[in-house]
Amino acid sequence: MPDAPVIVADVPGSFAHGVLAARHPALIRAVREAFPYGPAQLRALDALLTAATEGVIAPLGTEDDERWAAWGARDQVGRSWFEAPFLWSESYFYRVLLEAVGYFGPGAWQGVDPFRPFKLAELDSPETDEELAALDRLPEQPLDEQARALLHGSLWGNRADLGFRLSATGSPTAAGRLVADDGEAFWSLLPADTLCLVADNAGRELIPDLLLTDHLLHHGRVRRAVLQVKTHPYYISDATTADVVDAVRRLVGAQGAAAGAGERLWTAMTEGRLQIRAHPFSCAPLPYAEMPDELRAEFAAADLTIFKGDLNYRRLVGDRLYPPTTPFAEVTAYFPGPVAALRTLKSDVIVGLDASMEAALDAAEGRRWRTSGAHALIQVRA
Ligand SMILES: O=P(O)(O)OC[C@H]1O[C@](O)(CO)[C@@H](O)[C@@H]1O
Repeated sequence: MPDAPVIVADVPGSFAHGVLAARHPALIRAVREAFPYGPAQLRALDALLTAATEGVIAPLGTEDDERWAAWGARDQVGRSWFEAPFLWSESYFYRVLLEAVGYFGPGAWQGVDPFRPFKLAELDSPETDEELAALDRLPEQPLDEQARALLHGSLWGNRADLGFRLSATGSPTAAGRLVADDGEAFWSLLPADTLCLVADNAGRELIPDLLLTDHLLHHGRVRRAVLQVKTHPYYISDATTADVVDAVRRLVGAQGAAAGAGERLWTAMTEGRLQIRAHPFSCAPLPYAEMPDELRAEFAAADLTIFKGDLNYRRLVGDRLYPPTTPFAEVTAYFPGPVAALRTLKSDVIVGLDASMEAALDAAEGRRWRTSGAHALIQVRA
């Protein structure tokens, strides 16, 4: 279904419209309050607030315009943010926000992540303490159950719900919230040599992603792992290399089993069995079907690639209004190797549902099930 309509944010009342009209202004205000920025940054943030809600897409006025031109900016400049493809305008919003706060410099604010206070608050939260403490109970379970719990911890970590999964392995309630579950197909792809995990959020999502990776490495289910992160702060909490370091240090500094996992991850990084990669395309406003050849080759070299989270799902399958029963294998046929998506549903895109599941969700919730984050999926194309 490659001709399914691309999602655009021009319909008031739609999810996409709400993101641009309400969430982005709220985010600008939160960033404004999180730092004692100087007048130049504050003016630029105010200008973005007006432009992103009432104005049109404009060039950055920096060297990066060239990169964005290659990513389609010529078609979008001069258009209302609401008329560009949702994925494009949402992604560009984050790039302009980074420009406004001086992230790319030159100057004193260069490299200062405007989302760092939010990320650190999550990493230091009592919820994270509880989730890490729950790890001490994991060895009481058979190894297969441990692996399943960690997979579901990583999945629900996309909604910051690791504690629930770790303390209630295989709970029928939680399993009932999976709208598609290719878990068996996932495990059938292991053991394998190389796992690639395309990370999503830092903090309470990255921690369970790292715990799953540690488990797979430690128990020989994979020989090496590559963690793909963002080159710069993006979509508020998306993980960068600095966030991986914070998360591993958080684990190392914890008690009990969490500290053991942290130390193994640290060693795996120093030995090259766990590598961090940050490709510029990680922050592109485009679907992965349009990835450059060298990134395609990296994915082709993996035996299994896991895409975490909602934004990565949108980019993996394409940010389009597909009929929900469109096969996952069909829209990921371009991908150069076995691929899995672990995602809680937080935007309109969905593929791979049974017709009966779609009907039941529509009957119970209208369209809300697509965006509420209450449902999740595991989808695999071997
Ligand atoms: O962190 P995740 O799971 O990628 O979710 C991010 C999602 O949030 C939104 O940015 C909306 O705020 C979606 O457009 C996006 O897909």
